[in-house]
Amino acid sequence: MAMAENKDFVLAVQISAQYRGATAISIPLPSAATDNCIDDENTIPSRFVLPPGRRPLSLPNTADVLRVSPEEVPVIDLAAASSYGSTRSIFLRQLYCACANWGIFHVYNHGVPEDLLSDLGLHVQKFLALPVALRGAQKLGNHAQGYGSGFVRLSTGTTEWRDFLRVYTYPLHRRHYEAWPPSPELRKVIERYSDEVRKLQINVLRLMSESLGLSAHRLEEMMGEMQQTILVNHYPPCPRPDLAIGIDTHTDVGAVSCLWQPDDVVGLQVLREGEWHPVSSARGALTIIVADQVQIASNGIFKSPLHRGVLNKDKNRVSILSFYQLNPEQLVSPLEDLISDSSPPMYQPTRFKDHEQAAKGPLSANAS
Ligand SMILES: O=C(O)CCC(=O)C(=O)O
Ligand SMILES: [Fe+2]
Repeated sequence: MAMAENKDFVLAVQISAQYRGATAISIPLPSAATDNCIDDENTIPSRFVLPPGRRPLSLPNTADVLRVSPEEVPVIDLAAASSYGSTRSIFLRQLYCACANWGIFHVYNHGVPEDLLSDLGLHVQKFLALPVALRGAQKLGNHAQGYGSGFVRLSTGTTEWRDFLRVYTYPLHRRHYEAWPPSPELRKVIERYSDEVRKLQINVLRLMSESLGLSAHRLEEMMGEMQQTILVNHYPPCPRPDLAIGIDTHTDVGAVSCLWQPDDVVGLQVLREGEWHPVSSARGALTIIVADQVQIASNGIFKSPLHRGVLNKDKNRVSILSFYQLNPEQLVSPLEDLISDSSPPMYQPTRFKDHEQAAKGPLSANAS
């Protein structure tokens, strides 16, 4: 079937391409953001300064600035997934609307134990309190695990103001423990958390599939064997949050992401209908983000939203993500069940590794 000539779709791709072509992987160490490289409290090194049109808090009369709206993202109670009859139908409809209109929503009754979350928060905090040299700093490549800092976005050449811990947790053979932090408590809690949050992500994917009117396993079958990555982002206070960015505008490339914001510092923003919306940390909730492969499989019905992390002048912010990724060779295409003469396919079948590569843009020369 011919590709759809859909104006909204064309626009979304253009927006994405403008922000993408982007994620590069040159990582200067030690951490530029945590290093004492600020001589004057009002200046930051030029590598962190975004070009004027891309700054998060530019003056409101700048033409290219998008307004920040106070409207909050939807909230879904997953307890209703185990109900029956019309209560369950209403629940599935709510989930469908959250995925189709926002692509991001908070979930309660998510099944991840509260004490596990507080243990995770505690051990992450201990890890981030260590001097940089003891966090296991090393030069990270595109697919490496461990602690690193300062991603450079090729589209702007700007270094992001964050450091991070990234580990692969599933399948088990992808865990390269030599790159993980040495603390046995932190390792253990990451493993326990990854098991629990993985169950949640699979559950959400099944419910999304049902909400599209498909069998519960249809989306999962399209995604193939899951690959899970846990990412801890740490955004240190920044003296010029108007000039720098914690994580630049992007969509998540995998199937479904789950975010936990352990503290009350708001930094995540999501773009919806031309406006940035803050995503606060709802106490007791986790936040689900629809990622690109679900947008493709759902033929654009569900949205993988553009989002970014803005900075704070005097507070640290931490976000902990679990990414549901795919095997690099996995081919994803719009599900046939969702294709008809009136809904032609909006995407070509794409291998996950090619999609990931296209989202990153060309690798920089000094990337490892
Ligand atoms: O820090 C956040 O809240 C979001 C981070 C994020 O979007 C990502 O790591 O992909
Ligand atoms: Fe993201």
